[in-house]
Amino acid sequence: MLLMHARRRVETPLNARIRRWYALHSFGARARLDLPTYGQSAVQRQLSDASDNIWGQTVVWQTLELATDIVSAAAQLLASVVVLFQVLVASGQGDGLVLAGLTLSGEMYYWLSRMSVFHRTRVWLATTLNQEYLKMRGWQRTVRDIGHRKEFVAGGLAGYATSEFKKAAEKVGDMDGDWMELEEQALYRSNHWNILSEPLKQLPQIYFTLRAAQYPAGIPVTLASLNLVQDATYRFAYTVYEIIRRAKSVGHQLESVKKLYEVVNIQNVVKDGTVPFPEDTAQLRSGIELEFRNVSFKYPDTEKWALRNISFKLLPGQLCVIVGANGAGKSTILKLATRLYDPDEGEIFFGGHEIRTLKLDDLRRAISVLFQDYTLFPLSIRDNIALGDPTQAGAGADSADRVEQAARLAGAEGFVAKLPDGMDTYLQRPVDDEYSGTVEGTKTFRGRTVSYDPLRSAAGVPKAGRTGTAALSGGQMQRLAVARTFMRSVVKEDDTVGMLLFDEPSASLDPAAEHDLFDRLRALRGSKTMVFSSHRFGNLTRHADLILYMDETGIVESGTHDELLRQKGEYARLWTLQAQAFL
Ligand SMILES: Nc1ncnc2c1ncn2[C@@H]1O[C@H](COP(=O)(O)OP(=O)(O)OP(=O)(O)O)[C@@H](O)[C@H]1O
Repeated sequence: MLLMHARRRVETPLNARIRRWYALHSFGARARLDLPTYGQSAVQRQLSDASDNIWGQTVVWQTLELATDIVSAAAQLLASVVVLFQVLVASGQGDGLVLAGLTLSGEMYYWLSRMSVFHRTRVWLATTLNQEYLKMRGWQRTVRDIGHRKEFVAGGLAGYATSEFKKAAEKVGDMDGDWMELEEQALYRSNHWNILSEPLKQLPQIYFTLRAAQYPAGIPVTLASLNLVQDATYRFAYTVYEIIRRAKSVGHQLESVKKLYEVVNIQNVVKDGTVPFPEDTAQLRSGIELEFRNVSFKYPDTEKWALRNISFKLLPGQLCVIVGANGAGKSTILKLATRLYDPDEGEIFFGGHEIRTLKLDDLRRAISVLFQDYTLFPLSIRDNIALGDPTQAGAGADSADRVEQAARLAGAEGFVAKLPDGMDTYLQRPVDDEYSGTVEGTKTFRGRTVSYDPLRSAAGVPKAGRTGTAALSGGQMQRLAVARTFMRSVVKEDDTVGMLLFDEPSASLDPAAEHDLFDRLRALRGSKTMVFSSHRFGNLTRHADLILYMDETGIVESGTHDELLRQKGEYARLWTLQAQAFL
């Protein structure tokens, strides 16, 4: 009792602290993982094994809880032993011992046979091979996950999905139990002692009746002591079982704690370097030299070369445009220049250093990059832009000014101002609102219609029918992403950035916005090295110091716009084609 009381008093605060510690620890452990490491299925499994919560409680807390449970179970066990000793041995009743033995055998058999199922199968795996079940669950997820909703609605999938789900559910029938249910069923089926355990439990009564019939005058033990013996014996057996089970459980819990530490120790595939960069920030004022020497690269777990034998050299402050067909490897060049991956063959030199020797933090600080498949985070627009300069994010009024400036220069100011919460609009609502059980629009018993609107406006929660997120167009989202990169290049004369990498920065922009963007970026020429990947010819390529024209075999033509036109190769052919389209 005391133990339980003490445990309850400390449970809530201790649990909260452990959870916070655990959440921070595992957040950090995840945050530090690089792209190829995070993509590994073994790492994903490790991460889910060490997930913060098991049924809402921390693993660490559960371990402590189990330890106290074992102590209290041991105390109970001691109490049962004392009672049994008093009734059976101290009173000198031989029949009592027989009764206790019979009761114990029945109970022990029940508990031990339950455990034996798991003993026989200590290493076990549970999976489902039922395709219909998988399909059913797959549809359920599709319809539940808000991330799929856009395509779901736009694709008019409601009718089709409903009939597919229904078909699959009918085929699965009653077999759609969850794991706990199946475990219980398997336990019952594989445990033939279930049939015998009830008669075994009745043995003491049978013995008592027979003895009473044999010696009606001298009933060996009173009915009261029979109950006492049975009760104490039952508790004794149960406690022994519980102790064994919980001791095993502690082992299992400790295993989970160990897994968290394993996550902390996962080695990144992309190893950090040791050389600081740059030695002198003045070095970056005119941009950074970049050279690829015979670089070949395959994405993890793929057989196909994404890049084969790529060589080029960019001098500080030069503007390079990579053009070519889909899948030629343009984005991959940018990913290798930022060391999201390392090449399988060849070398990359960054500012004259082999890129792998440089400290990763320094390298990434020296580059500002906008990927084609950029993501906007479930944060406010302001935070999304401010993140472009993590060193300054949230750094007061100066940062707020720069965020506004970046938004204006990227052409985002106009549409952001029209949003209900402006810069503070969330792009994705990170928290689900919870409502009480009373359904909106129904009548209360006083006849009033239930409405959550007053509560919503008091709490600043968006009105019904709105999702609480800003629905932005592709071009608008791209402008926000561009604004983010402007935080460290256009807006701030940042000496720490010497290279800008842009992967299709204008894909969703209209021609006027694209023109503005390129004008702005061209102004940085000479002070930053810039690499663009693009499908478009002309606007940027005409101004490039180096154009790399690629197909899936590698770089097939390189030079300036004029040089490539004179060569009359593929670049010249495609440029003429695109130019004619605008005539
Ligand atoms: N994450 C990835 N995993 C496996 N293969 C990939 C991955 N990303 C790209 N690839 C493959 O690498 C090759 C080069 O792709 P990359 O994205 O660099 O081409 P790209 O020239 O930028 O194409 P696009 O013009 O369509 O953007 C392609 O064959 C592509 O299928």
